[in-house]
Parts: sequence; structure tokens; C-alpha cells
Amino acid sequence: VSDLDLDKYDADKQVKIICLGDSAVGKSKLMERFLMDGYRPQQLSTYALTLYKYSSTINGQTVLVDFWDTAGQERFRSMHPSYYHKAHACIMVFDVQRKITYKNLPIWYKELREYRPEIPCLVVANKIDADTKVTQKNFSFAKKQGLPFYFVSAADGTNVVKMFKDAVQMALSYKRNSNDFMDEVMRELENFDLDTKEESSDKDEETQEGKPDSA
Ligand SMILES: Nc1nc2c(ncn2[C@@H]2O[C@H](COP(=O)(O)OP(=O)(O)OP(=O)(O)O)[C@@H](O)[C@H]2O)c(=O)[nH]1
Ligand SMILES: [Mg+2]
Repeated sequence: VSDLDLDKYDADKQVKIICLGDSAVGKSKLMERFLMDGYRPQQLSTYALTLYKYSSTINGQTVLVDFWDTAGQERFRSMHPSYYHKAHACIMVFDVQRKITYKNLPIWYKELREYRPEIPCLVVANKIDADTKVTQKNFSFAKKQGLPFYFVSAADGTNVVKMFKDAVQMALSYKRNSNDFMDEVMRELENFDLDTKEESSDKDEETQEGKPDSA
């Protein structure tokens, strides 16, 4: 087993981060900007999901991140539960040029909280390169919900690295402090309990069956 494989099984240092939001807000372009430091303006809408593996060294420790670049199109709705499953942080993106994508944030946020009530969520206003005055506008959703907020541009790279690095940090600290791991242990114990009960009831049956013979 290679070192990298070993790291993979160190539960503390692997996190899943999902990128959500309406179609064409720039989720894929942001991922490409961060991971490849590139930007191609043409649009190819994400089909279902694109998974990116990213690793980084923080304080001498390797951190492995699964980035889930999800599909914003309505027709992939049924996939949403799998996006949320076991995610450690969420990057929620809207497009400053299309107000409807901002208005839809509460819908995304509500759904996120149904599946993941506690994970950190970053609210991201993308495409600020298209309108320099937009950063003076008041997008109060994040503030109201008490969520961190970023103005970014996938096209020129403004704030993209900072936002993703913060997301990784938040995911890691969530994982360290959350009760997810204990929840899993408790579930295992509950199952174990059931198994032993079944076994003992089996034994009861055996002894009952045995009684007529011995009588
Ligand atoms: N001006 C500008 N355009 C952007 C920026 N980011 C993305 N775009 C444009 O927005 C369009 C959609 O970007 P995508 O990254 O494909 O959008 P998406 O959110 O992944 O969409 P789905 O995969 O359908 O959910 C592309 O044509 C990009 O050129 C940006 O920072 N500035
Ligand atoms: Mg996409």
C-alpha cells in the first residue's frame, strides 16, 4: 500500500466539498480556475456530476479533498441526495448578472439543511468581472443566515483561491469537531445490539424445542 493510499484511510484528512447552485452560475468554471488555473469561456453544462480529486499539504499534513462539481440543471434533481451525502462543506454559488440565481439561494439552502444541518456553507457571488460596481450591492442572504460571503470571478480569478482554501479549512474543522464519526460508531453498536438479541432469542427457541425431548 502506497503512502497516498494510507493517507486516504486516515479519516481525519479526507473531506468532501460540494459546489451547488443554479445552472450556468459558473460552478464548473470556478473549479477549473482553482484546480487548473485556467478559464475557457465556452459553456458545457455539467451532466450529473464531475468529481475532482485534490490534495494539498497543510501544516505538513496531506489533505485529500473530493470536490463534487454538481449539475444545476433541473433534470438532475433526483441526484441531489447523493450530492449531500456525507459532505463536509458546501460552496453555494449564484451569478451576480442573473438575479433569479440569487433569489433561488433560499431553495438550495433549505434543501442543503434538510440533508446536512450543520456543515459549513459559503455563499459565493460569481462573475463580478462583468460589472465592477456590483460589489457595492447588498446581497443580504448570507448575512441573514450568518454565512461567510465571497465576491469572486472565475473569469479573472479574483478571490477564487482564497474562497476554495477557506472552504477546505472549514470542511476540515467541521470534520474534526462534528459528531459524524461518533454517530457512525453508535449506529454500529445499535446493530451489534440487535444481532446479539437475535442470537439469544434463537438460543431460547432451541432450548424450548429441546424441552419436550428431555421430558
Ligand atoms: N463573465 C463571466 N462569465 C463566467 C464566469 N464564470 C462562468 N462564466 C460563464 O458562465 C457560463 C456557465 O459557466 P459554468 O461553469 O459552465 O456553469 P455551471 O454552474 O457549472 O452550470 P451547470 O453545470 O449547468 O450547473 C459559461 O459560459 C462561462 O463562460 C465569470 O467569472 N465571469
Ligand atoms: Mg457545471
